[in-house]
Amino acid sequence: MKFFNVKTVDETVNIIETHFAPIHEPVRVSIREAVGRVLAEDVYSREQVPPFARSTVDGYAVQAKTTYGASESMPAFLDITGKIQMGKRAEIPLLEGQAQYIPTGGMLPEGADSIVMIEHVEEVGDLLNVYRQVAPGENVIRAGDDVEIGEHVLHKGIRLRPQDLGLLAAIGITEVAVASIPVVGILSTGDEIVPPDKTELSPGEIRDINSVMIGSRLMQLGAEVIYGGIVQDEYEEFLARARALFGKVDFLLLSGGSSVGTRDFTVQVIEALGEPGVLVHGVATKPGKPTIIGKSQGKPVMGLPGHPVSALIMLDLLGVPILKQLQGESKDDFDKRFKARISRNVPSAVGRSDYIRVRLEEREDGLWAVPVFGKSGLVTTMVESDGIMEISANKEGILEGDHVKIKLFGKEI
Ligand SMILES: Nc1nc2c(c(=O)[nH]1)N[C@H]1C(S)=C(S)[C@@H](COP(=O)(O)OP(=O)(O)OC[C@H]3O[C@@H](n4cnc5c(N)ncnc54)[C@H](O)[C@@H]3O)O[C@H]1N2
Ligand code: MOO
Repeated sequence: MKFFNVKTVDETVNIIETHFAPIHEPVRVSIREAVGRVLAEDVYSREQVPPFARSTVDGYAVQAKTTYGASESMPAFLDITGKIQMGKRAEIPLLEGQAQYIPTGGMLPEGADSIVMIEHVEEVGDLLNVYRQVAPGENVIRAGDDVEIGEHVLHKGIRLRPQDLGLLAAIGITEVAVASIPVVGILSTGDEIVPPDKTELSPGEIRDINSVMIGSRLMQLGAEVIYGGIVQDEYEEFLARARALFGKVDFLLLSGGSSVGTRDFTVQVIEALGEPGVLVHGVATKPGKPTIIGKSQGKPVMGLPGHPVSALIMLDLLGVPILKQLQGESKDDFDKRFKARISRNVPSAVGRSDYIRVRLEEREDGLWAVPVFGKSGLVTTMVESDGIMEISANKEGILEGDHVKIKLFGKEI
């Protein structure tokens, strides 16, 4: 009898982390094209940012002590000795009792330690009436406040965000090493599966939901996708098509045929692609139990269950860690899912992790997660959901009002 030797999600993720690593050398790209890519080097700054002390407001550069006690009824009087030009060196040093006009972002003159905002002064010829006192450092960004020389600004393994690239621009680094874009292949199996563009379905036929869903999710995560089409449940043909696609990709995903039925050939195909073959067949989850993780010729192969809900959830749960490993992406230091309260009791079986589709509702007393129940063959249950929540393997269920952690769909990694 065929049976699954089921692993937990954590055990499977451990296996993924020990078996997979970047396949290709990093590539260097412009910071203008690096968003969403995984940084493949540590970045240190050779410069201070900003390189000089700057004003954060339009006003007058002063020495704070010369404004102490200044008020509407008792202004301080300072001599205006200059006007700082934007983008130019502040040429004239500032002495006690003096003020110089300075624009937002202008360079502080030597001797000045703060800026009085323009709203709090009045120019009377060469004299400045100051109606509000300022403290040293007020309205000033000092040299190096943002970045110091030698600072370790970005860590290898992060996925570059717009703000990370802005920081690189600030320190004059315009090219960085990033992980090469993983190329992922998708092959759908099933005698009943036909392409989505088939207008008239014959009895028993079903349109291929999984290819486009899996491909779209992987594209969202920055992968390049090659659609391998649909293959019948016939071992020789399946193997030939899988082998041809496998040669072109870094990661092969096979949809359907992952279970233990007589026409489920995915395991055999993965074994035939090369050593070591299947690493995991069966994960202690619902849905998604018949998931397969394999490795051949150093590359990952994943067999996703045919039911669309299971396929997408397992892709997120285990396919994404594979994609991360292929790019050398670091793991989050902490769980970034957010919490909501569950709107009703949800039973679960001990010994497996349950992933419940949920719709989020904002109520007066906070965020609530409303379960969207339905068989894992119903794709609309995913369309109606905002994300999934986990009931961990050691729990018999959760009670209405319990705080649960939600992972949103459609989120980048
Ligand atoms: N005796 C057992 N039978 C099944 C078990 C089990 O443990 N013992 N597990 C069930 C679970 S759970 C799932 S999930 C499915 C997974 O089966 P397969 O991965 O072998 O997938 P198929 O049999 O090929 O298809 C299942 C289902 O999904 C539909 N499907 C397949 N591919 C697509 C696609 N690309 N687009 C849309 N729909 C697709 C297919 O028509 C079937 O209805 O096994 C259970 N059986
Ligand atoms: O677990 Mo299957 O993956 O229920 O649909």
